[in-house]
Amino acid sequence: MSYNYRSNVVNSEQMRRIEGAIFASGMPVAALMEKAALLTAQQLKKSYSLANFPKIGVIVGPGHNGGDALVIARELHLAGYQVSLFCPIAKLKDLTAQQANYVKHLGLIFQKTLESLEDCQLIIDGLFGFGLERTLSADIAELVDKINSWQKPVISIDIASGIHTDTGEVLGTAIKATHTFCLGLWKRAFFQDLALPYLGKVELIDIGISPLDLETILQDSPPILRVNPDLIRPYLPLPRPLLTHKYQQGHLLIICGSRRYAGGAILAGLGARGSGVGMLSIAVPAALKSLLISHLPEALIIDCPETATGAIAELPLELNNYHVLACGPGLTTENPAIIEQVLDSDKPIILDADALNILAQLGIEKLSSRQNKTILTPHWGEFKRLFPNLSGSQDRINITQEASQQSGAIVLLKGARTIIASPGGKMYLIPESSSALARGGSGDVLTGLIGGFLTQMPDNAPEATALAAYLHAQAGILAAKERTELGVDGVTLANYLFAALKDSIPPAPLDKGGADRRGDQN
Ligand SMILES: NC(=O)C1=CN([C@@H]2O[C@H](COP(=O)(O)OP(=O)(O)OC[C@H]3O[C@@H](n4cnc5c(N)ncnc54)[C@H](O)[C@@H]3O)[C@@H](O)[C@H]2O)[C@H](O)CC1
Ligand SMILES: [K+]
Repeated sequence: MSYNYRSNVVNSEQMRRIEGAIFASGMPVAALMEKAALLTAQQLKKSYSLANFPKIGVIVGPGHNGGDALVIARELHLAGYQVSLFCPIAKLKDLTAQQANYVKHLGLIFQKTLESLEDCQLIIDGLFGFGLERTLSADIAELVDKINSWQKPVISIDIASGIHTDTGEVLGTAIKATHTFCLGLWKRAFFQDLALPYLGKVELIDIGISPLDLETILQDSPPILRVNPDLIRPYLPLPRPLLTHKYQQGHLLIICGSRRYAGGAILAGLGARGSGVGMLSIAVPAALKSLLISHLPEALIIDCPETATGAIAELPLELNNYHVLACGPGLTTENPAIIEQVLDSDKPIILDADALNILAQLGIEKLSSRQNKTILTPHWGEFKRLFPNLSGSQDRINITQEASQQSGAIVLLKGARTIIASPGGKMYLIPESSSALARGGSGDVLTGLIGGFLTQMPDNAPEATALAAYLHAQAGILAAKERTELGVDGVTLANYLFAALKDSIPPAPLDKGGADRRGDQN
């Protein structure tokens, strides 16, 4: 995907090194703090008006996170807010102590007890940022729990205090922010499921870090990128060439379904439909043929011999005649031979659901002899079966990366924040989703969608996977907005894919593709 440095997601060590490079080149530490905090204060004033939030409490920590909080406190005071401060730690870093002196000079008061802040309408949490290095002590944890018990809006500066910046783990306890302003660059914790309940609404404060400083530090590590429309737009198979025909738009084969799980096959087909793939074939047990035709009249339905219980018994097909194979939804684990046949093909494959459960039985070493790309799309349960050695860790970014290295496959770990890792080390993180997608059938739609995009962009498999995951999440968000989180079944989700494509990845203003498409219609 095209390089957009604001999309980079960093760990605390990288952030510290980037900061170090900026300071070493002449930027004063206090100036960067001033810039970050002023920009944050501006955003705060926009979202939390003086009229509605006249009294604000600010919790000040010992490091530069506390320093940021003091600059913000100063600005809010100067803007007319009534600001109360509370600092539970006596020893402050020098710059933070200087900021504290100045706000005292302005007449702001450090309260003796946290309780003095209880009548504030809003709390700002500047206790710890990416410098948090150990579990909160009992007295600090007690303060954090007390703030949480107030059930007030809490704005965290950089990260909710108590959350580990990289793993997203809760170090004892953590502030339950309603809104977090992440400073400079996205940190890993913002994509770790564990941390999400503590971050609230998240917003990046762009403090104008130069690509120069960023590249110096990040050049040796493969990028970890937060997916956004600008990043994926160049990969969309749009506009279509004027003279294309259906086979040039790719031929996807989905191998799926059983008498027991017929719906998964339909949903995978509907997901593929959402990609606009040129040709779609679906191999199912013979008994499902007419059902599939009735739902997907555009697809070629291949009826396979079936076992006594209604699973596919064999695939009487030359698999290498297709551009991409997607396999798994609704399959059952009855017949590992099918998966062996799919693994033996020379084509890119996507394995999901029971295909993953069979692969877990066969062992991921089976993938090492593959000549072409493999994409694995496990949810947490499937992931644990595939990679039992990694399942002890809660750091989903790290273990997805590890799983990809171990298996040589692109691994997509599903979750509230879906994570995609490629064997080269490059990662894509999906920034938002909807809990409406926590529902049987959502994953089947995703498998078909990945298959459809990969068929159209086989040279960019990680990007095809990220594009599909992003669009799938956006469709869930859009559908939930209109129908509530209870109203997004798999068929509905698939029906929202086109609206999501139009809404969430609109053509860039000067996108020649957009202009061409309008021209074609006239
Ligand atoms: N990155 C940027 O562009 C900018 C970031 N800023 C802010 O600076 C903080 C990071 O500051 P730092 O001083 O390194 O760390 P913290 O403020 O997070 O706190 C470290 C401080 O706390 C002590 N400590 C660590 N863990 C504990 C604990 N469990 N209990 C008690 N004390 C603890 C540690 O010893 C340090 O003294 C970043 O998040 C941003 O908010 C800059 O302002 C400018 C731009
Ligand atoms: K904080």
